[in-house]
Amino acid sequence: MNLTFYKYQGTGNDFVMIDNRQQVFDKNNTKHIAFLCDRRFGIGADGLILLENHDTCDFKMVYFNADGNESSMCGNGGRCITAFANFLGVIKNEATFEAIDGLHKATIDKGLVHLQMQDVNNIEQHKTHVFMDTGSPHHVQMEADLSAFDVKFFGRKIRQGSPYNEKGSNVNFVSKISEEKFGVRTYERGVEDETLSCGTGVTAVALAMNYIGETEKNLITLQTEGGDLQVSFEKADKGYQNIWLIGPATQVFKGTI
Ligand SMILES: N[C@@H](CCC[C@H](N)C(=O)O)C(=O)O
Repeated sequence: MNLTFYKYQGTGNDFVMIDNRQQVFDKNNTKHIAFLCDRRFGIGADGLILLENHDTCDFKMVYFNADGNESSMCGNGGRCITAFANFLGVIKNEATFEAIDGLHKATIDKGLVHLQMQDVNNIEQHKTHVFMDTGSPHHVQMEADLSAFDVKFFGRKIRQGSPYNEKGSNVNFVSKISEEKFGVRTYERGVEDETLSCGTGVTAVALAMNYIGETEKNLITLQTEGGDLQVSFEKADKGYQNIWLIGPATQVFKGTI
């Protein structure tokens, strides 16, 4: 049977999107999901997302990395599925949906999707980097010159090394452009490569830059290889709350496979 899919991208982080409200998709077939995400033999994407029915929320998001495994939260994917739900008529301009890390609110305003992220209460500051979980685990490390930096080589080394080991972490390299703007390049676990943008990654970068005193601002622009995202937040007792990831989310094409 042919499978209908949609392709979405949010600042170049791209996803195969499937309307699974009728439970048509086999979630346990890791090889098939990896095939659909393969850029040479399949459709090609950084991940695959299912939109499913939910008893009390507008919808449920199920996220798989390009390697075919279900993974933790995807921020750009959360913005893209909100645009997809709007396209399907499941929501108007506001949504509450469930993802693997809990409930998320989202709004669509002037072509941008605003996605509320979970509060962050545990931030580890180390000599060379900051580590936190923004729905997915993120290592944040400053580098002076991002343009010449080998993100794939060093990202993979950090992702596979101690203390992350087999479970791994996403790895973000950051350079300061100004008090309100930082450049970011991310190596993504489960894609095992640099992606053009990572939503939970830029969220971690914005919070980390505030946490270590690189900025006093609470609305920060993150310049990724795929375009600009914004993150706003409030300081809380132990960390940060009312965290929003803001940026475009675009349908690229529809197909059957
Ligand atoms: N691209 C995502 C992050 C997806 C999850 C990540 N690869 C992991 O397995 O931790 C984003 O936009 O947040």
